[in-house]
Amino acid sequence: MSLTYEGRAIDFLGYRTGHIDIFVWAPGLAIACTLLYAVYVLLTLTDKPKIQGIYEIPNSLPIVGHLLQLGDDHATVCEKWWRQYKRDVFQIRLGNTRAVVVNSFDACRKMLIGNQSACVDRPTLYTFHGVISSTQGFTIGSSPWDESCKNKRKAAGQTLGRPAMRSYSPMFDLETYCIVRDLVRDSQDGELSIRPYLQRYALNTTLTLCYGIRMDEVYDDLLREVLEVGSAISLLRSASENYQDYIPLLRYLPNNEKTQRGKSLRARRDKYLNQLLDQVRDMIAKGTDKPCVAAAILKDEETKLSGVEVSSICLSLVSGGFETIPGTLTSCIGSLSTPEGQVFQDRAYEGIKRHYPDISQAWEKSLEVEDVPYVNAIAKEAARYYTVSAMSLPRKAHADIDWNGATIPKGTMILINAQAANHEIEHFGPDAGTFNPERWLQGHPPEEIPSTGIQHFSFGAGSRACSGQLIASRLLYTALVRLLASFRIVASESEPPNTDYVDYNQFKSALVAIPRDFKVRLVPRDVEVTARCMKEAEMRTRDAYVE
Ligand code: HEM
Repeated sequence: MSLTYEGRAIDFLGYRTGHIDIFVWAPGLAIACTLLYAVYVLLTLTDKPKIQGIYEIPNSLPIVGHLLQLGDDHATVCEKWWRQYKRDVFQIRLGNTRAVVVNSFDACRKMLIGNQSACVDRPTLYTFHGVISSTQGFTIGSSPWDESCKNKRKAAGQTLGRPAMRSYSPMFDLETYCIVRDLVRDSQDGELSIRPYLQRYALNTTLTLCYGIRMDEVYDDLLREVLEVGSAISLLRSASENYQDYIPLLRYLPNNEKTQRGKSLRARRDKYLNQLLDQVRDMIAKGTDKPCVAAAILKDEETKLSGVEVSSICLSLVSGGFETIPGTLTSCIGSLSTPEGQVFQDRAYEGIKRHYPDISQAWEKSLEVEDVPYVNAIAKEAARYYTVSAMSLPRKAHADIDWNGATIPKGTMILINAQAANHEIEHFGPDAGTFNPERWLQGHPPEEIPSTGIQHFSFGAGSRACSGQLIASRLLYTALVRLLASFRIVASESEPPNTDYVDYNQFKSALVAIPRDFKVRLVPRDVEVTARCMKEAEMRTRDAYVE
């Protein structure tokens, strides 16, 4: 090998090796440089060019961009970058995708509320949209903003809206009664893990709404299959678990494990969703169907929804609640079971008794109104503190967005760091990183501080905010009233809860947090009163059972 000097070739020891014409090597060198540059450009190419005027996090690599630096826990890393580079909004590269990350409370509010219609869209991902959703359609939360999405949101809005909620009392009654019933039975044997009971609660609620079907056993096979497949699919939506969405080359690898896994999960999901829908068709034919989304839509000939859209709405409701509700409630109970949390429990119990001296009234009224301030404060704090969907659901710019003079072009991915906004000291004060329901209360006896504007970002905000927010609040409230009125919940000494708002989550890469396992001891508040409340609920809900 040789270099050249004054038109002569020289080897590495500096000896001249003969004349080389400049016209021979110069074009070769130019081609090599151009090729190298082209390869570099190709490997750093993004769907949208770098946005002028918005800070880009340094040290991104060819092909992967910032994916490796982001690791599993995108919310925490982005929060750190916000503080380190002193920019609450910045741009990053997820492989070939450019994304704008919004971190502070004010910036999240400005993006989601101030630019409602400009960020109404959602991005599509190769594995989730191309492979997994090819049969049942996109869930509402993953649908791009089009006519079909609007129709689905409208149909879901009717099911999840305030007027419809009034007819759900028997369902809330039954499901929360079943939690207490089974906890009373199972806690006789000592400490227990509360999450499975809350998973059944959330899943039965949405299955009842969608199909008029519920499962009575906490470890029912179908129930566990729905939960297992749902969680596995949610993992495949995460950027850190699924690089092929952002690095297209990976899709063409032989034995593509992610695509195969996506297909197998899709088949398992199709099986149970079709089974549920067939059950509804069967019940309609026999005239035994219960009021539910699927039956209403299947029977309504005026509907503009296609078969895939019906499945997609049901899927949206089932997947909207099955991890978020148990995640929030389980971790909330973890915090309440600690020595500091027990003080909150006692105050909540006093608050319930102050409003309802007869506890069975508290049980019954919890189905209609959320009027015990202390319980509302616990539910709100649980949603804020344990931001179960730490990076919310990704958005996409539907139009150009003017961001302090910079233009975020239409089509750019927008990521909302709800975890960072929800724990911002500048907004929530120095105890932002502490679980403290009393931040939402004032006076003696405590009343809720009247809420103005966005309280936290756990349900998102604006045009694509959580459609299930009302029902989620009722689910959290009713369960909390009945649990706190029945038991004093005490953390296990050998398997205590992890109450760190980041580390409580055992799968940081998942779209929705899965709390680490822990156990609690349940000390009955008043055995006779609870037995009476359960008896009354059992009488009320006897007819609501659907086997
Ligand atoms: C504690 C419980 C829940 C939490 C923390 C939660 C959180 C969220 C978040 C962060 C979003 C994205 C919002 C945005 O982009 O601004 C969302 C969307 C959504 N959620 Fe929830 N959710 C919960 C319960 C539920 C329930 C029970 C249902 C249905 C029964 C539901 C149905 C939906 C739907 C359909 C969307 C998609 C909205 C759209 O894209 O237009 N959620 N949720």
